[in-house]
Amino acid sequence: MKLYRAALMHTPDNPFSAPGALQVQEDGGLLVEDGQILASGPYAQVRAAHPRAEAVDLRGGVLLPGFIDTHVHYPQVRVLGGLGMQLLEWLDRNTLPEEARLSDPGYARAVAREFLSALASNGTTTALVFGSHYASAMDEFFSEAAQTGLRVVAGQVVSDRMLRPELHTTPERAYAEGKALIERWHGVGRTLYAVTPRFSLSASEGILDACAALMQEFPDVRFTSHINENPREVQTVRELFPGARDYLDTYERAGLVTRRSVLAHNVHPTDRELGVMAAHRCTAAHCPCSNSALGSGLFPLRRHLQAGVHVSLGTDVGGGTGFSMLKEGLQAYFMQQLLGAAGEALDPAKLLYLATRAGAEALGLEDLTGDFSVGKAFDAVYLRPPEGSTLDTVLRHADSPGRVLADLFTLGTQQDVAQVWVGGDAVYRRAAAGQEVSV
Ligand SMILES: O=c1[nH]c(=O)c2nc[nH]c2[nH]1
Ligand SMILES: [Zn+2]
Repeated sequence: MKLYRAALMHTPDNPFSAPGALQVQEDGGLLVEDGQILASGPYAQVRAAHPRAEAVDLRGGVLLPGFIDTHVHYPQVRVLGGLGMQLLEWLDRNTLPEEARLSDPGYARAVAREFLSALASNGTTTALVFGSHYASAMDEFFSEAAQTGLRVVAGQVVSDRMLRPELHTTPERAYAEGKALIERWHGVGRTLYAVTPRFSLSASEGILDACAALMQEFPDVRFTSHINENPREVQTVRELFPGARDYLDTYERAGLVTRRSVLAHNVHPTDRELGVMAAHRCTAAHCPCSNSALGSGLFPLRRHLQAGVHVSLGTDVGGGTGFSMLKEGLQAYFMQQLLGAAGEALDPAKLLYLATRAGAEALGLEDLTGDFSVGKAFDAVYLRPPEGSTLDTVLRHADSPGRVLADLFTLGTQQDVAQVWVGGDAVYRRAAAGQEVSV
């Protein structure tokens, strides 16, 4: 039994509907046994009740629930930084050539290691991962993920048109490979499966029907895809599906819009689409760095909230700009500011919720992770800036917990992630000062 002593912050309630949702213990204690939180509260109180628990002293930094990234592409870690293009050109020139390289399982394994290590070192403990087009690359990914201990919800990406021939499959093969992957990996350790057509532009009705067949056969797997990201993409989808009412309808008609669905982007939704997403309790994964880098547009968060659509946050590596959910939160804040009166003011509690608990809800994992309530898994990130860094200086002068949290989102980076746990297991620990290798 371990007793973690730290400044703790979390959002077990939704700050978009419950003001005062940010819960703070400036000198808090979390009692953890077998990876689960058994007690929480002021340190002195938890200590008095459990005098024999082994102490882990994390004073000097801030302990947050592990971040939950609800949209991130495993095959794209090496092609981050492809600036200067919009979505369809970026796919053709920057991204799909790299995705084709994952046909080689050795290459795929190396990329999977780089990807998973980047998640952990940025404090992400759970991720909804857009996979590779190759089933063999997914086997590599899932077996590497099992070794890291991270929670991953991931699936093979399927498409049958308009990408590159070597990335295309058929509905029959998509179904057969998906079924085999689900049977091999779904529910194994901390791994879950997500059925993943790339987007309706590259997925015929036959592919979407094959996805629907998998969703019906395996009622616990998740679903993810892209939607309404870029005006040229939206127009092309309209032409490819002349009978569909809108982009969402291409998924809806196949029965793919449900509580288990997470649709990335949704920068250009219609009111009808928002109403249907809310009615089916499907999530929009907002990816503000990607929307900025690819010039996709300003996400209408306020319209989503008013329609009752659940929203979570994703880095969208490699359309995005890295794995940091702190940076993603800050960019979400910027974009709402830029929307002026149409924007939703994102205070620090909302940013923390979007980066943690909202993701757990999107994935149906809110009873397991996303906050520090008793009974949850101990999934946590310990942020402690290096001494003398700007964040260190600013935190020393922060005059409230809300300001501490705002400072972490404003200035925090991967360098500030000191330790990360999933289910009580340490999955990352920063090298001690002075041990960095200099070049
Ligand atoms: O941001 C995105 N990244 C992708 O890889 C992709 N594929 C289809 N649509 C996409 N959007
Ligand atoms: Zn994406």
